[in-house]
Amino acid sequence: GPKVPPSGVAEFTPFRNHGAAMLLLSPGDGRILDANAAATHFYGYPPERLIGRTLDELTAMDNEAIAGERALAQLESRSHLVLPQRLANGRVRAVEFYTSPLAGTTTAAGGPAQLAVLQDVEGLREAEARLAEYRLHTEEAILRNNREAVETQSRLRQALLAAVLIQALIIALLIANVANRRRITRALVHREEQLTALIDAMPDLVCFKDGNGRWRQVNAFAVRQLGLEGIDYHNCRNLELAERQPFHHDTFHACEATDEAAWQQRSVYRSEERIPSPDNPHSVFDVIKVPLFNPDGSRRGMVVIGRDITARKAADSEIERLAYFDPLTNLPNRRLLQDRIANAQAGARRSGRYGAILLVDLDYFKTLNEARGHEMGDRLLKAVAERLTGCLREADTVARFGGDEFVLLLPDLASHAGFAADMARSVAAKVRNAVALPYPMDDEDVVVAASIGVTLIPNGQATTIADLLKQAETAMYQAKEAGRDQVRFFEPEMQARVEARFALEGDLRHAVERGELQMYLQPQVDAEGQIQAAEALMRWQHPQRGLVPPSHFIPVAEETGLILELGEWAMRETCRLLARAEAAGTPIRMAVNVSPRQFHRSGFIRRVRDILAETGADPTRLTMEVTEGLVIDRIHQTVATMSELRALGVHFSIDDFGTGYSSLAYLKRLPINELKIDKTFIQDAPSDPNDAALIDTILAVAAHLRLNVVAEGVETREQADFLTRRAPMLYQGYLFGRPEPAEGLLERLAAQQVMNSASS
Ligand SMILES: Nc1nc2c(ncn2[C@@H]2O[C@H](COP(=O)(O)O[C@H]3[C@@H](O)[C@H](n4cnc5c(=O)[nH]c(N)nc54)O[C@@H]3COP(=O)(O)O)[C@@H](O)[C@H]2O)c(=O)[nH]1
Repeated sequence: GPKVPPSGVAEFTPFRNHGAAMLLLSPGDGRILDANAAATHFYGYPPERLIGRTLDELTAMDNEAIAGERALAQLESRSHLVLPQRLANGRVRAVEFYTSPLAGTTTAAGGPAQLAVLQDVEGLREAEARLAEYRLHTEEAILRNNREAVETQSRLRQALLAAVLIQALIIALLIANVANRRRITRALVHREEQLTALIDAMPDLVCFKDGNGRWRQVNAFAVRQLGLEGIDYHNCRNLELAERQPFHHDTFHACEATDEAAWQQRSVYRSEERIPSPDNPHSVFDVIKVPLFNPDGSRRGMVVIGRDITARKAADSEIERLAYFDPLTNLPNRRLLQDRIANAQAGARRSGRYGAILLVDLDYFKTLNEARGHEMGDRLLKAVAERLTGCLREADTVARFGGDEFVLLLPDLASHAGFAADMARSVAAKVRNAVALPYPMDDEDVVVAASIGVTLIPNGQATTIADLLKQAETAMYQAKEAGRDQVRFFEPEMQARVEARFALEGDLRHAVERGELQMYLQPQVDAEGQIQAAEALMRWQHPQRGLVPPSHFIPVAEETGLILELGEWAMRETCRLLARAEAAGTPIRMAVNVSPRQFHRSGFIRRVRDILAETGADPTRLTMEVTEGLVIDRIHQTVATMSELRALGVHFSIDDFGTGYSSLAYLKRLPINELKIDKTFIQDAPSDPNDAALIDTILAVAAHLRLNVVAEGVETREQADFLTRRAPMLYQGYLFGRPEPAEGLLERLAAQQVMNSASS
C-alpha cells in the first residue's frame, strides 16, 4: 500500500486543526511522533519539546503503575488508558488516552503509527466520539489519498484500457474494413455478375478490347454472331480472330479498319457493318465504337456495341419500295419517275446531250381486263413490265405510270436531237416488238399491242416534268388515233425524220432481194501509184432516192439487225469479185468491212467458209476490216474467231485506227496484219503538228508489231508526200481513186498489168 510518513500525517488538516489534543505515537515505545496544536496547547510545551519524548516521560506515574494501568485496561477491555499527565506548568491532569493504530501509515519502527486522542477525564465520552470521528476522517483522507492513487492507477488502467479499447476499436475497424473490402469485393463480383448477366441478356453485340486491341470480354450474343463458340478469343487481336474463324475473315478485317478509324477519331465512331451469320449472310449491324484513353493520352480500351439492323434496313427498304415502287410490278412508280426525270433534265442541261421519254400504253387492255378478269390482267401487266425492262440499258428507267401505262426514260442518248430521236425510235420499235410477242396464259396465248408516244429531253417547249409527260401523252394519243400499235413523236420534225427513217428501213429490208445493192471498189496504191489492193464499199441504188450513201443506211441496218443480211451479202460479193479478178489473171487483195454484230454472231466462221467455198475465192487475198470497238468489246472471243480465220489465210485490218482506245497491250494479242490510219488524221497532218505526231506514233506501233499500214482519205499530193517521207505504206483516197463500180477498177487493174509487163 502507499506509505504515508507520520510527519505527513500532520499535513492532514483534520489532525492539525482539530480541537482535541492529539498525538501520533510510535508503536512499541510510545515516542511522540507528532502533536497537534491542541496537544501543544494542553501540555503547554512547544511542539519541539513534545515530539521525541515518550508518553511515559510525560505521565506522572512510575513505570509499574503505567504497566498496571495497561493490564487493567486489558482486563476491563477498555480502549483507553487513564494516565495522569504532567503539564509544562507542573500541574498534573488525569487524561484518558484513546489510542488506535492509524490505518495506512507505516512508522520507522514498522507497523502503523498510533493515533492518541487525549481527553480530560471529565470529557471522556466526548473524547471517545471525537476519536471515532477523527479516525474516520483521517482514515477517509488516507483512504481518499489511497483512492487517488488507486484512481491514478485506475486511470492508468483506464488509459491502458482505453488504449486497448482504441486498439480493439482499430482492430475492429480494420476487421470491419477488411470485412468492408470483402463486402465491396463481393458487391463488385455481384455487380460484375449482374453486369455480365445483363450484357449477356442484351440482344446486341457487346465487346470490350484493351488498348492494344486485344479482345477481353464478349457477350453471349457476340459469341454467337461471330461464331466464337469453342474459340479461345480472349486476348486475341482482330486479325488473329480472322485466322481462327475463317467464316468471319472479312468481318474481322473490316473491324480492324473501323477500330483504327475510331482510335484516330478519338471519339465515338459509328458505322454500318456487314456481319454475316450462318442464318443470314446479309446481316447488317449499326456499330458504335467508343475509344477510351488514359490521362496521358495513351489507348486504354475500346467498347464496341453493335445492333442488328437487318430487319430495320429491310423495313426501310420496304417503306422505300412502297413509297417509290409499284407494288404489282415492282417498277418505279410515278413519284420515283418524276425524280429521275428531274435528274435527266439536269444532266441534259449540263452535258448538252439529249434523252427521251416514251409513254407506253397497252391497246385494248381495259377490254381484256374486264373480259378475262383482273387476276389475269395483273399477270399480264407483270409480264409486260418484265419485257419492257429487258429492252432497256441499266441507266434507263421503266416506271409504271398507273393502269396500263408505262413510262420509259432514256437519258443521255446523243448530242444531236436527230440522233437521239433515231435511238428513241429504235428503242420504241424494240419495245413494240417485245410487247407484241404472245403471253402464254393458262391454256392460251394472249396478245396485246402498245401505242407509244415519244418526246425528247431537253425540249424547247417543255420545261417542267408535267409538261414533258403531257407531251409524251399527246404523242401517245396520236399513236392511238393513227390506228394503235404505233410510235409517234411529239415533235413534228422528229416525227418526220422518224417516218423517213422508218420508210428507209422498210425499203432496206427489200434492197437485197430487189438487187438494189452494189459493191464498189476503191483502190489502195503504193508510193509509185500502183494498185496493190482495193476496199469493197457497199452502195445502195434506190429506185426513187437514187444512190443512198452508206452513212445513211448502214446505221439503220445496224440498229435493225439488217446488217447481218447486208454484211453477208457484202462478204459474198467481195469474194465473188476476188474470184473474178483471179480468174481474169489480175489477182488482187480486197478488204471488206465486217460489222461487230456480224463478226460476233454465232456461226460467223462457218458462213465465211461457206462463202469462200461457194465463190471459190482465195482466202489469203481477203482482208476483213474491223473496228477497234469490235475488238475491245469481247477480246477473248475476238482473238479466238480471228485466229480461226487467220488459219484459213484471211487477213485482218484495224479500221479507223487511232480514233478508238487501242492499246499496245491488246494489239499484241491480236492476230492482225494491218492498221488503217483514219482519214481525219491524214487530212490535217501536213499542217497540224498534233496529227503529224499521232501518225508518227501509229507508224512506230505498226513497225514495232510488224504490221502493214494503209493511209485512208488521202486527197492531196501534199498529204501523200507527207506520208511517203515517213514510211512505206499503201494509200487510199480520192487522190488515187474514188470508190467505183467493180468493173472499172478491175479494168484499170488489167491495164496496169499490161503496162507493167510492157515496161518490164
Ligand atoms: N459493215 C459495212 N460497212 C460498210 C460497208 N461499206 C461501207 N461501209 C461503211 O460505211 C461508212 C461510209 O462508207 P463510204 O461512204 O463508202 O466511205 C468510205 C470511202 O468512200 C471514204 N473515203 C475514201 N477515200 C476518201 C477520201 O479521200 N476522202 C473522204 N472524205 N472520204 C474517203 O471513206 C470510207 C472508207 O470507209 P472505211 O475504210 O470503212 O472507214 C464507212 O464507215 C464504211 O466502213 C460494208 O459493206 N459493210
